[in-house]
Amino acid sequence: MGKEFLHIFDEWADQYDASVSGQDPQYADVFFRYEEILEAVAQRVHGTVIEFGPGTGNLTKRVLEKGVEVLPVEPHDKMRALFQNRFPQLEAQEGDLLEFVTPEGQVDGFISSYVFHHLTDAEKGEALKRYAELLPVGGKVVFADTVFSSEDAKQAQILKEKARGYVAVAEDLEREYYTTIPVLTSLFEQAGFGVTFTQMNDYVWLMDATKGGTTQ
Ligand SMILES: C[S@@+](CC[C@H](N)C(=O)[O-])C[C@H]1O[C@@H](n2cnc3c(N)ncnc32)[C@H](O)[C@@H]1O
Repeated sequence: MGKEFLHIFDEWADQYDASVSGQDPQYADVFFRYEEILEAVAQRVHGTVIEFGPGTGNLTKRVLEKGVEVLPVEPHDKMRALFQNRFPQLEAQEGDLLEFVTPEGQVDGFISSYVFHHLTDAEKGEALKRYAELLPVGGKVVFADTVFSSEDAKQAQILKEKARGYVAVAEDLEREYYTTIPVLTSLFEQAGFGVTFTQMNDYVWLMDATKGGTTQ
């Protein structure tokens, strides 16, 4: 589920790493401070984590460098092939944010970057409850993704992108399920997490959630 936008990666997969390095002007603000964003996720997890939508594996690389075990879940065939080519020692599972096979051992966290917006808000809530069931108390969900402080802020960003002719980004914001901090806070809390949000650029916020923790 949440796979209705997968076809976008048929074309994008081969150019994806050029986009994240800022070579696509329309997405330069989205990927501004990309490496710092990945590092911020990697610094917040330990043990064994499930990573959703690793794509070409840039976050995976950072997390592996911290000595964390990564169990990748990637639904897109081409992305999974690119990932597998880069990390032949890992086995990327064909699954998604909602449907994935759980390992037998303990999972200490769930991570992703630029992925969670593929779920509707209702699906996000469902997914967070599933993660909470699988985590020990203190277990983490650390996601980096485009989030807005409010619906008004989102609409203002869409208008800004249209005004400067960045139609692809504006259409992306209107098409996919980019949500707001108040909505996400409520979904995390309903699933039993405390969560903090840290803004990383004009688009991306870091969500750092702890099972049984307190929202700040
Ligand atoms: C924008 S890319 C992000 C790749 C990588 N995480 C990064 O930070 O560069 C989104 C990735 O999520 C995957 N994806 C799309 N829908 C998904 C879903 N429902 N569940 C898990 N992954 C999904 C795509 O195939 C793609 O690899």
